[in-house]
Amino acid sequence: MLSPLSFGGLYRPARGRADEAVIQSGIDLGGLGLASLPAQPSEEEWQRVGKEIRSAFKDIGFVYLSNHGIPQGVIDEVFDVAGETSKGYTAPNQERLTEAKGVQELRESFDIHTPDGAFPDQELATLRPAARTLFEKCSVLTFRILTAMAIALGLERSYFVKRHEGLAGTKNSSCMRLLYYPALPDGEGADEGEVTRCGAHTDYGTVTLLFQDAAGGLEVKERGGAWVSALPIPGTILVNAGDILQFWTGDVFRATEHRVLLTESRSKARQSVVFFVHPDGDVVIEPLDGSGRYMPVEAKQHAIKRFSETYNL
Ligand SMILES: O=C(O)CCC(=O)C(=O)O
Ligand SMILES: [Fe+2]
Repeated sequence: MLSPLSFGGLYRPARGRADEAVIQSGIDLGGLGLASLPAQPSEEEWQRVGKEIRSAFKDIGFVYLSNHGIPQGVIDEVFDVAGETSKGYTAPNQERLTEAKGVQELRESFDIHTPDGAFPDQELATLRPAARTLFEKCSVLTFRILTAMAIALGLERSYFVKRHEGLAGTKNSSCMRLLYYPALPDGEGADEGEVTRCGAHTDYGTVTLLFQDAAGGLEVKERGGAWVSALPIPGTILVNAGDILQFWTGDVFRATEHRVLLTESRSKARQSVVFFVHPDGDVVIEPLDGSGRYMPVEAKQHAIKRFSETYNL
């Protein structure tokens, strides 16, 4: 298992187990992590983290965050409660991320758009409070990441934050998604071409925070086209750029394709929690460099388009 201490600051494909390439580096959030609240990060910390996010998003588009300051207990609580039941989850293969025909995606999910929304409070009273705490911490961390990104891009530092102010509200598509990938009984789906956990896709929004358990199987496509493993690293969060950030930066930051394969541990279930960050619905996204590389699109319209493709079975 790789240790966060081995981070070198930049993504470097490395040879992992056998002939497998892995992402092995990331960003130590240090003073920008939530542990330092209410202290304000120094200007040097904003600049350092901004620069590191910039180099990761210009390259592989995915990076591990360590020292993020979200207590492990808060994360574990959500995993524990979400793992207790699949009630209310979207059923396997109800959504499609893969474009490949005939492939089933074995995944169940429960989406939380706001901690004040609909919850199975009667059946699982602990879910709402656990989810609310993690949702709030992810929001604060996201605002810090958005600020560092604005600084790195030479924008006014609140540029992105101002456009995500409704993050937990109903006019914003941001969402905390609890994912449960059921175990596959022996012999089932033996043909990898027929069944997968999550087909190759890019995320739709600005950035995504991803918490995964120890099962593994997540892979990320590097610029050269090779798939590399994003192994679970205890104590870290993976952050990646989505479509909207690629539009905004005129392709400078990349929304990288990723997927979750059925690994050798297919006989075990896998869980992840994903915090998808979207701009407020009425924000118009167009390349900030004036390149005109993409037509202006309202955040809400882009989300509607991608969601309709996902559910169009
Ligand atoms: O479960 C994971 O690790 C990744 C899921 C994912 O990429 C997604 O839901 O967009
Ligand atoms: Fe994704």
